[in-house]
Amino acid sequence: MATTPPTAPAIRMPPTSEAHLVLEGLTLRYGARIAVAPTTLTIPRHRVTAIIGPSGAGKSTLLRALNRLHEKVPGAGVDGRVLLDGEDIYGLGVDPILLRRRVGMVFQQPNPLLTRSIAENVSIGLELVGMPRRERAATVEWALRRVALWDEVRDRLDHPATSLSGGQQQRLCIARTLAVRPEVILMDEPASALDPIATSRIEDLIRELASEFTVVIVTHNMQQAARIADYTVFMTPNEDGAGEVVEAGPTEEIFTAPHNQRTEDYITGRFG
Ligand SMILES: Nc1ncnc2c1ncn2[C@@H]1O[C@H](COP(=O)(O)OP(=O)(O)OP(=O)(O)O)[C@@H](O)[C@H]1O
Repeated sequence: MATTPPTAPAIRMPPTSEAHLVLEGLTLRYGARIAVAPTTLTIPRHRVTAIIGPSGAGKSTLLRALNRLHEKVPGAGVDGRVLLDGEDIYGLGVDPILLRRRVGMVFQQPNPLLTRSIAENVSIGLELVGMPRRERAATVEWALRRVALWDEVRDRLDHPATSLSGGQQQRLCIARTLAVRPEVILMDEPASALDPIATSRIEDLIRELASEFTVVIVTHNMQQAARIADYTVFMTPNEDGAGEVVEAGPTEEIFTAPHNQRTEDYITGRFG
């Protein structure tokens, strides 16, 4: 039963003291067009937070702003702040390359390096930071075990990454992200290109990762959000076409007792 007017955002995220990331008036543009209206939100540490909403709601744009990938689009603009453990990632002197090691990203399509072996795909980030070869091998094994791929590939680490199935390639890409020991992992529809069995393995993995990492995932799949996310953020375009957060809070509440009429309409399939 909706208890707030359709226009009032209903935000019930944990307090700043439990947050890993804090968005303060984060506003994102492509040229003159606002893609994400001012957004203030906490992202809790070592939890899975899902961002759901219809196409064009600004979900991916918001996600990509959390490790400064948004600014790579020519003409893209950012206002407001994103605090990572209290430090503004858009502050003067913050190196986006170093930031992206702390806040890693997994994309919709598995994107292994096609000319590199399985092991090299995991160790590429470690090579770039100058880690010695022996240490790299140990980290490759750790990361592949972490994504439950080690037993499947331990005898063919030098084979091309393209010899793996789509689901295995996506777990490999997650291992590559983990290898540089990020704190936060951003995932943009990480299972949407996969079959149901591979999807289920990725979902299990995401739940496991939350014991050690903060995970923020964009998904079109509401059942997936309900299965894996501790918190859910619902975004939708406003009357000007800019995406805005309508409601955010514990996943169970969002799906069983939303406070905002627009959330209820979306999760019951009345729009979107
Ligand atoms: N590179 C870009 N240049 C210009 N406009 C863009 C760009 N990427 C996205 N947009 C626009 O920004 C708005 C939000 O897009 P975004 O991809 O963030 O939404 P989304 O909620 O993730 O959508 P979907 O679920 O379809 O992926 C859309 O109107 C989109 O057309």
